[in-house]
Amino acid sequence: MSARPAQRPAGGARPPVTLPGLAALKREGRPVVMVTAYDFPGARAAEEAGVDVVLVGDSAAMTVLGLDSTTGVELEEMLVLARAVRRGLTTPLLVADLPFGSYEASDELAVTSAVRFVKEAGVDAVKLEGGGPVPLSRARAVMAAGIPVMGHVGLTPQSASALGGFRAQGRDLASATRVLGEAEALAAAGCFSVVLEAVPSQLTELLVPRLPGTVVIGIGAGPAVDGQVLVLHDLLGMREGVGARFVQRYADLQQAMVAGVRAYAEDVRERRYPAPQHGYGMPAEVLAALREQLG
Ligand SMILES: Nc1nc(=O)c2c([nH]1)NC[C@@H]1CN(c3ccc(C(=O)N[C@@H](CCC(=O)O)C(=O)O)cc3)CN21
Ligand SMILES: CC(C)C(=O)C(=O)O
Repeated sequence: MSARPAQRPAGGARPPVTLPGLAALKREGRPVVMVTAYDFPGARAAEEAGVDVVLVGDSAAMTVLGLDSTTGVELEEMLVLARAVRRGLTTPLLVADLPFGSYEASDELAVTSAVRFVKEAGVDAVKLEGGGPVPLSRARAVMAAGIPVMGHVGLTPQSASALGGFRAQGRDLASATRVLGEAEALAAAGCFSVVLEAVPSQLTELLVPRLPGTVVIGIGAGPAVDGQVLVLHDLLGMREGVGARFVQRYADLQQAMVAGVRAYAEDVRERRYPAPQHGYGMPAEVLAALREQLG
């Protein structure tokens, strides 16, 4: 059950983004643009806007499922979202998060979960959190199965409880050393890319030159990265509140959605909707026959 459409893009279309293509962007010093998406319209927006990488993030737990952390989203739910996103994309590289609980217990479980994303949702790569011994082993196992892995260090939301909440990492020597070591280990293990989340910009400046062959994608990591990622609902303002300090809003869709639904509600209550053009008609003779039948 593949979710990926078989057809190639039409002539003249942008070629699909590949791992070598991303590596080339880094070498050429051209910033990689990454955004999350969780459904078909989000994917279409990312496709048409020309982004390079789309992430079906486990932030879906919060943005689309309304949970207060990322740990509650199920693998099956992530697969539903990833399939919908896949159907909307032809060009960007598609990455899916291995959700909490789908890879920690064993290398075998990590491979099984990653393979499901490839077979059932047609993703190009998976992302998993952490760079300690356990996530490193899982990343190696998934890569050994032929599935590219994107690492994720710094603020790793699946372990927010252990980190003391959604807090920036790498601000003291021990934490900075850990972030550096984990990123280097993931790069050495062969991750094509690493997400660096909520760390001091100065740490990023020290870290990125040490990862010459790995595409470092920042979120709240400052400008000295190879690319940036933001959560779609944050950048579009499709949420209540602004969010983390690294969020920049480019639209206010939540307000636009409320305004649209409110206008609809008023039209229904004032009997302005539906108007004649929204209705269906029937032939006069059918209507006459129906009236007669009813007496
Ligand atoms: N919608 C959304 N956007 C995200 O970027 C995101 C999620 N959800 N869910 C998973 C994680 C959680 N993230 C977060 C959430 C909150 C802060 C935050 O508010 N941080 C504060 C405190 C920083 C500190 O104490 O060090 C901030 O001011 O940025 C940061 C990252 C990033 N990820
Ligand atoms: C914020 C990005 C990097 C993420 O991991 C997610 O959306 O889940």
